[in-house]
Amino acid sequence: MTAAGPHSDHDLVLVVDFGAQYAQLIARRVREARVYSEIVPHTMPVAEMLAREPKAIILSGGPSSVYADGAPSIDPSLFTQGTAVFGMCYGFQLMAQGLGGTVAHTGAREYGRTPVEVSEPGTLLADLPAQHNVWMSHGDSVSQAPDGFTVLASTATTPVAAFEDVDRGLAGVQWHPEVLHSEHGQQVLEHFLHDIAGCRQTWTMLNIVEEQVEAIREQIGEGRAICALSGGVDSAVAAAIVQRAIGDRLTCVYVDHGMMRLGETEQVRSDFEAVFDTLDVVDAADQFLGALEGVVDPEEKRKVIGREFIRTFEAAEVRVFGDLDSGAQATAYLVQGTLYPDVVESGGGAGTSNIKSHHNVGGLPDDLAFELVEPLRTLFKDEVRLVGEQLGLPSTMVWRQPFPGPGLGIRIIGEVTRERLDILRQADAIAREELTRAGLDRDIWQMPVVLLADVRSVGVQGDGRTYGHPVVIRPVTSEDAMTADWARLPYDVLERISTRITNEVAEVNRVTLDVTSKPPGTIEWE
Ligand SMILES: Nc1ncnc2c1ncn2[C@@H]1O[C@H](COP(=O)(O)OP(=O)(O)OP(=O)(O)O)[C@@H](O)[C@H]1O
Ligand SMILES: O=c1[nH]c(=O)c2[nH+]cn([C@@H]3O[C@H](COP(=O)(O)O)[C@@H](O)[C@H]3O)c2[nH]1
Ligand SMILES: NC(=O)CC[C@H](N)C(=O)O
Ligand SMILES: [Mg+2]
Repeated sequence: MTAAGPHSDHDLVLVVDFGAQYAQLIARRVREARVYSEIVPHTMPVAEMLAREPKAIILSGGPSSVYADGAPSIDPSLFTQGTAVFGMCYGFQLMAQGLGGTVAHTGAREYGRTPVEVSEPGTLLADLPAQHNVWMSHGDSVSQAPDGFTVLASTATTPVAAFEDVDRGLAGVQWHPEVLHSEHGQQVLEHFLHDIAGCRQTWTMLNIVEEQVEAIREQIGEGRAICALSGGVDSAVAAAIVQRAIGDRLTCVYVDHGMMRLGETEQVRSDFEAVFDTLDVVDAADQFLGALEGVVDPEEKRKVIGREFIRTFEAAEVRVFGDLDSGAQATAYLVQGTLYPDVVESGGGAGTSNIKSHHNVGGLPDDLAFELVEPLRTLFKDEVRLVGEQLGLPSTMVWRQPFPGPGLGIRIIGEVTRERLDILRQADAIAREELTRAGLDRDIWQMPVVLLADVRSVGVQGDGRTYGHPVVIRPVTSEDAMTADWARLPYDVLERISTRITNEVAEVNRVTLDVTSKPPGTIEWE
């Protein structure tokens, strides 16, 4: 890898993750400031960080106390290497401590919306109102700023809430400028990136397409590739980029694994044949459902599905291009629409734990015979949608709600069977139809319907007793699926969904609503 990794023409900002809830959000906000960013774990040695020649480094928040035994730390030499550093919350406290200031548990805890008073705007807080509200979440405070720093702001209980030493390129804030609840948060971040660190604003979606087309031409050369095309926006955009790079040497393969939604395969076929030259539709329901027999553990389901996907692509590769051993081509290339959050959540990102194995990352088999082509691997979904618009893809494709690769399989709690899939497919179709009818498709990020297949409850319908299954509907709003909130759907829409599902799907006698945000819940139940 070159200095700046996959995007070497751009200034790089490293976000050092100290166990923050919001490290991904920080990385996104940096990119919104048109500067490329990546997340790295706090365990990465400073020398290794600097070897990547970052233009700036951001230290995230984190749950520990900087003065506690064994608390995650950072070698203070980082602050004297000439690389600009910005600390947020825990990162702010680390910077203070590392440079000779003091951090203490003052008893002054601040959580949530907090008014700050800007006493001296300096460069970091230039043009901000003297009083505004920010989002705080801390129990420790910087009681004394290190020598050479100017204190810029305070709150009622925190005398040192922001500081900077512009000559050394160092700055920090006690609050969380990355969350939307912090007024002017993006402006603060941009003052640091553009005015203190001097990062160039080159990260635009137009660049990405051109760079990726170049990189893919280099990777695949004169070879051929297949693209795992799901009907979702990620793989559609990935396919469109690769098609630009290698033209008709790309074949798209859509797998119907028997866990797709009602009418989905027909719809994908008709939508995509209009845009992509070749679409190979594979009916692999028997294969997948056979492999899933008796499997109830969510991670095992994901691993089985990931493995069967790859087996299906291997078979498709042979069918499309001939046996690789015949010498037609040395390497088999598989294009996937993998995004940065898939990588991060599968534990492939920096310093993050494995929450669930996305079938296309953590769920891949060890004996993978393909070389992967993943042009979107460093992007967030909103960036992918911009790229899709840039490429001129139809807006129905670009704005389609996400649907997970393992499909309805991870929305049946319990074993996946054909009967259960049929029940869930009907309930899901009704819920989606009503959401569309209410004109809410663009307001809702996605709305899984989950079948609690091993649970039964007593009901009454037509004066008779029923003993059926509950379904859960889980409408959420989100910016990038890394965090989400439960969507406040209007009661009349919920009522229509509930009435229709219990009337029209015989096996379901109860509809429940999931009102959990992420965290602590994830969007999918498995
Ligand atoms: N049924 C399928 N057939 C072929 N490839 C698939 C299928 N489902 C998923 N994939 C592959 O796995 C990748 C990850 O799936 P994922 O659902 O995250 O992305 P997507 O379907 O392209 O977009 P979205 O997240 O909006 O649904 C896809 O980009 C695609 O390459
Ligand atoms: O392609 C995918 N393969 C998977 O294995 C997978 N698991 C979850 N998802 C989707 O990812 C987003 C975040 O989901 P969670 O909050 O459940 O982790 C949501 O948009 C989920 O629908 C997946 N997509
Ligand atoms: N959100 C944070 O980074 C908190 C930092 C530290 N744990 C505190 O309580 O002050
Ligand atoms: Mg999908």
